[in-house]
Formats: sequence, structure tokens, C-alpha cells
Amino acid sequence: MSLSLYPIIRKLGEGGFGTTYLATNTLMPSQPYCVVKQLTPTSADPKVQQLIKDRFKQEAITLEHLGKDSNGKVPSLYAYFVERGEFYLIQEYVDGQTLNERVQTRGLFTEIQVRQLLTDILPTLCYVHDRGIVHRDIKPDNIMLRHRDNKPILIDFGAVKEIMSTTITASGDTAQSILIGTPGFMPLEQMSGRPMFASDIYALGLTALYLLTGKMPTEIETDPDRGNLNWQSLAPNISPQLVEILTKSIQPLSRDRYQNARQMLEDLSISSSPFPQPPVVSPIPIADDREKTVYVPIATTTTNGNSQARPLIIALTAAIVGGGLIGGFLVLGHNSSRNESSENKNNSQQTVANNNPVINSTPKITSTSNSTNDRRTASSRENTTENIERNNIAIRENITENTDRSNVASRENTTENIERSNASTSKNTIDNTDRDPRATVRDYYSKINNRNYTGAWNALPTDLQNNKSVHPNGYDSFLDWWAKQVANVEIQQTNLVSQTDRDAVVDVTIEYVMRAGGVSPQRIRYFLVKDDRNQEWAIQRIGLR
Ligand SMILES: Nc1ncnc2c1ncn2[C@@H]1O[C@H](COP(=O)(O)OP(=O)(O)OP(=O)(O)O)[C@@H](O)[C@H]1O
Repeated sequence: MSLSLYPIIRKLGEGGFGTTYLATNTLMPSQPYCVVKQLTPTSADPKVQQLIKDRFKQEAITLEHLGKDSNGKVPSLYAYFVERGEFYLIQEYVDGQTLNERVQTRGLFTEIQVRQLLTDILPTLCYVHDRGIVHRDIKPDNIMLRHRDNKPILIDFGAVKEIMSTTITASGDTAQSILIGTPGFMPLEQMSGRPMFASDIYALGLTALYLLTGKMPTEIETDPDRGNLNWQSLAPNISPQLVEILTKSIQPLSRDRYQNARQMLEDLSISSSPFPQPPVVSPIPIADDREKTVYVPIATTTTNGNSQARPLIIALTAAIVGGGLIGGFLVLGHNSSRNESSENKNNSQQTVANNNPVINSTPKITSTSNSTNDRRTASSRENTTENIERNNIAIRENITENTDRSNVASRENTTENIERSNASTSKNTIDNTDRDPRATVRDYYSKINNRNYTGAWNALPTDLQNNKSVHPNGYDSFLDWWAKQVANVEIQQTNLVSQTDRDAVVDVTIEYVMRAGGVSPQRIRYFLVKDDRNQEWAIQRIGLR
């Protein structure tokens, strides 16, 4: 394999580790375009070069698999080789524009467009994370919108650049001398050499903010006390649901963010906004403010040959399924196997989400300063981190203590509460026979509280059971959420919103008592249909209110 097989047409970009070119792939019959990524290692030491070669091959294999199985969401890798001390990757050419170019040519994105983009890119990120890979350099320059279908393609994975910075320490260990990422898009843990899935979430959230506001993270004012970005005034027409999702995604501390792409996708998919959208903004002139990937020297991130993020990633894998189940039983108007009344269809459009059953220990922030600059932004973040950590630990300890107490109490009280709740609803004007739709909902939660998980699972409609984004591993996912994460569900209220012969809508207010600590109220709407065979009410669909 040699570079001469890929004649260069023109340069596409230049970064800290090399240059990217548009070229022709002469090995393919139609001689299509391809992208040549030329990478130059930082060390000329022959021993290091050999190490880099080995790791480059490993990474090329990873990129090959990633491209091949991604259904076009990640460019295919055609070839890799080393020539005259330079490392080359030959990749599929994506005919499209980067998000940065798109904003410059067509203006800011609307909420609908941002939601669409996130809905399209998050499954790609799930795919990447499921393979234990952290992208490490998500930003508007590294997501391309393909012309033919407007779908986002994720380019420029950071690991290969990291490999180029391999060095050997005095003690003979291999280490990365360089930190890969882009200022402003890199969260704290990544800056300290520990990239994790949530680091990609952070960068994606900031990418979405750029699309909505035209501001790069370093241009957004930072709260001096907490280190959060005060961005909402820059995008005042965004629905509260999207504000909440984006705010969660860009929390300074990784543990306060979505832990992976699947969690964020679930929140997004159940939060269809009932709010009017702002008008489409016409293109505005925006300076070419591409944020360059920088290569920050780091002191000691010793690795043993493999990407240093991998051990962390493996440790986090267990949280994916459980965490993904946080919204696991909540779903919006997907095709149902049962008939749906038009009234229910209307109701489903009103269904919105505020879906984080675990209590959020982070107090709300108010903006205090009016202006800042990049340096102040960076330093205030660093300064506040310690305080935030201290604060959060204190808050968490409090919550845990309170919750422990509350868990014990609530476990003892649950049956009593349910009975009280049943008794109080029976006093309502609705005839409380066995056919009261509210009884079906209460029965569902009773099963869960009585640890009759199979019974509860069987009460769900088949299409909800089979919905892979809600229950990736079917019943196991359901069990992971209800049996492992939730200690109890307490019904605060049940209201019959509407009822006909065939269908009914019931609103419930419940509280999750989480095993890990925290109590969270949740308001949920149940859509029920009468089962023709036994005249019992059956759950047809569930949504958040
Ligand atoms: N597979 C691809 N198909 C089409 N264009 C691409 C592809 N990969 C990269 N490009 C284009 O080349 C530009 C530069 O590429 P890339 O981001 O890989 O490297 P860079 O900007 O030179 O370096 P850095 O990785 O340091 O940011 C991108 O902004 C994009 O416009």
C-alpha cells in the first residue's frame, strides 16, 4: 500500500498532528474521492516509532470495524500504512458540510433542527460507546452533515492522534505526552487525562449550544461560583425540556451529566416539545471561528499499550443498561399493537418529559457576572471545581442519610400508602368497581412494590416491551431498573382524566425511592384500552406529564 495509489487533489485541513487531504482512490473501479489523513508522531525515537506502529495498527483495526458496522454513520477505513515515517489513514469521503460550515452558510439551527440532529447523532454515539470507544474530540468541525440525506457523520476520532503522542518515560513506561481535545469542548475529567463516555456527552451538548447560539463554549459566560455556562439568555426561545437536557449534558462534573448517549437519547425522545418553535433564523455572518483541536502536554498518563480510556470505559459499561432504564418504562406515541382513540392521540402530543427519577443534588444557579473572557472562563472553572466537589459531596451525604431513613420508612409504609391511596380514590365520584381504570395502574405499581416483576412486565403492551431504546435487553433491562435501582414506588395521587367504553386516560403522581439515595416525584399519564376478551383495562401507552 502506498500514497501514490491515492493522488492528492487538495488540502482539507491541517491540525497539530498532520494534514487532511482530499484524494482519489485509484484502487476502486469508479475512482471515487477519498480522504487521506497524514499523521506525524511527536517522537523520532526508533523504539517509540515501533510502539506507535503497533498501536496505530490496533487503532486502524478499531476504526475499520467501527466504519464497517456503522451503517454509514462513521466513514469507512479503506487502508492504513506507514510511509517515510508518516502514518496514513485512507478514509471514505463524506460529501457534505461540517456543522460549523453549515452554520456559517445557513445560519443558526432551530430547536427542531437541533433535536433532529441529536436524535440522529446520539444512536451513532451509542454505537461508538457500546464498543468501548470515547471519541474525545466532538465539536462542530468533527460532525459532518451528508448532502444526500442531511444525516450527521462522526469524523476525526481522537485516539489515533493520541497514539501519535506516545513517548517513553525515564522509567521505561509508555505514556501519552499530549492530551487530545479542543479547548472549551473538553470537560475537566478529560483535561486531567481521564476521558469517559460522559466527556463526549459534554462536547455534544456544547456543540448543540453552538448550533443554537453561534457561540463557541469559550465565548459563553461562566458562572464564577459553579463553573456552569450561562447560556440560556443566548437562546431564549428554547423549550424548558431541551434546556433541561442540554443543561444536564454540559454539567462541569461528569457524574452530574448523562453517563452515556443512550440516557440522553431517551430523555430527548420522550420530551417532544409542545412549545411553539422560534422562527427559522436566516443565515447570519459568523466569523470563521473554528476551534482548533489542541494538543496540551500532560505530565503522566502512563498506559500499557492500549488506549488509556479503555479500563474506565469497561468499568462504566455496567451503568449503561441500568442507567438507560431510568426512563425505561416511559414511552411516547409509538405504533401500538392496540387500537388508539383520536382523543388519546391528541393527549400523546401533550406528553412531555422531565425524566430524571434520581433527585438532582445540584442547586439551581443564577447568573451573577455580565462579562468574561476566555482566560477567566477557564480559570473560574478550575477554581470552582474544588468547591463544587465539596458542595456536592456534602449534599450527597445529606441526601443519602435522609434517603436511608426515608427508604426504611417508605418500605414499611408503602402498603399502607397504597391502601390509603386506594381508599381515597374510591371516595371519588367515579364508580370504583374492578373496572375502574385507575385500579389497573395501581395494580401495576403494587406488583412492582411486591417484587412481582414478571407480573408488572406482563402488564405492559408488547410493543413497549420490545422497544429496544426503552428496554435494550428486554425484561433484563426492566428488571435492572425496577429491582436494582428503585427501592419503592409510592403513589401520591391517581386521577381519571377521561373514560369511554373503550379507552381511558389516568394521571398518576408517584415518587420513586431510589436505592442509591434520593426521592423523586414523577407525574405520569397512562393510556388504557379495554381488553375485549376479558373486559379488563390494559395499559396501552405510558408518557410523562
Ligand atoms: N471523511 C471525510 N469526508 C469529507 N471531509 C472530511 C472528512 N474528514 C475530514 N474532512 C474535512 O477535512 C477537515 C479537516 O479534517 P480533520 O478534522 O480530520 O483534521 P484537521 O482539522 O486537519 O485536524 P484536527 O484533527 O486537529 O482538527 C474537516 O473539517 C472536514 O471539512
